[in-house]
Amino acid sequence: MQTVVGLMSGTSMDGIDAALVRTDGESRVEPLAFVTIPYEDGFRADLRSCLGGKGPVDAVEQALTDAHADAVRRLLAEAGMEAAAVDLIGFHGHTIFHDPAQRRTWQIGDGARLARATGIAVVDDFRTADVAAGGQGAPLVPLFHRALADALPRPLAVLNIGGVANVTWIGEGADDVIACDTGPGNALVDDWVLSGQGARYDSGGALAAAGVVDGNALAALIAHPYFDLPAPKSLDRDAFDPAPVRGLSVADGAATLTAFTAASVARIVPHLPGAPLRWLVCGGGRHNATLMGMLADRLGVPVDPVEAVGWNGDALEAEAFAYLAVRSRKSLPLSLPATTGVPRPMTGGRFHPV
Ligand SMILES: Nc1ncnc2c1ncn2[C@@H]1O[C@H](COP(=O)(O)OP(=O)(O)OP(=O)(O)O)[C@@H](O)[C@H]1O
Ligand SMILES: CC(=O)N[C@H]1[C@@H]2OC[C@@H](O2)[C@@H](O)[C@@H]1O[C@H](C)C(=O)O
Repeated sequence: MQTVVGLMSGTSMDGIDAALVRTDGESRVEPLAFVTIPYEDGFRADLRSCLGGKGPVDAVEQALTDAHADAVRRLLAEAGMEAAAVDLIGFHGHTIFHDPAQRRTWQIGDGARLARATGIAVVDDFRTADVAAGGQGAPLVPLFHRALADALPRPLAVLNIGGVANVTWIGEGADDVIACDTGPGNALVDDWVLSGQGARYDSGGALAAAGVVDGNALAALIAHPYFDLPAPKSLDRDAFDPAPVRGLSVADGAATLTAFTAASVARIVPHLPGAPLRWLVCGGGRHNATLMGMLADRLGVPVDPVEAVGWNGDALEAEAFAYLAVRSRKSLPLSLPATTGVPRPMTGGRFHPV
């Protein structure tokens, strides 16, 4: 067992999730501590300006790395642990571009700088090897979900609703794992309420609950060809054009975009080998009661936050990158043909010693 920090800067750009776990990178995972460090509004705007990867990123990358070093210090203070007691950091960085068809995925974040700043060895660049080999490079959490779900009834779906939404389907057999990005998570709704109300997100889904879903707009959104593709498949944050909701009231637009997320999750079910008995939901979207209600209506089986089985739905992604960092050091696969479409089980990550 190793003591490992996992760091995730998600597509929502809300901040850094930092988790401390003890894990063997295989079947054992013991969460020890977790903190979220929100980005300041100015930095969030800097990060947004990097999306697409077309402009200069060096200054933002350095600031992002230094913010992660600070997050590690705060996590260790919270846990009452010295850096010397930590074996490794798994550093996801921030995705500014992702297009597996071009075999390009780009997470900014400087692992060598983070190792120097913290005195802890770092694994970063988790997605490049998978994409270079022809995989989607995402999602990478499925093997971690499988390790956690070992004793739960199957088929089981674990759904992460962040900026983008992704699902892990876990079947009966040990290697029965299928994964993909299902479609939008919260990003479209976040952008909509930001421009309509200046709010960062639709808290609790209250705005969507006050609106009416526009059936024509929803039909136009869900007609996107992405939803006809089987898994594995992955998305960039801004893959969907919200043009169909333009002109709707803020509440109706929020209701329609929220229904779009729920409908896109339901569209994955026919592509799965068996309908899940239950959906466990992690990521910030589980706090949106309107979205959770729409999911339960469309999926027709229990839809629960992952806390129902004792997991921390805010921490899972960060914990996953701690787990994957250990797998990288052991040269174990981070992805499988059925999770990213990579031709063979694939390890990955780049090591930066202290
Ligand atoms: N109380 C809440 N009510 C409604 N939505 C919420 C609430 N809290 C968080 N969210 C949503 O969750 C989002 C953040 O989710 P999360 O932190 O899981 O995303 P992420 O990790 O950045 O994204 P990804 O998983 O795509 O990388 C917010 O942007 C917001 O839309
Ligand atoms: C390219 C990229 O960074 N993708 C993220 C994003 O956020 C959610 C979804 O899209 C998922 O595919 C992935 O993150 C999670 C942690 C993953 O790789 O499993």
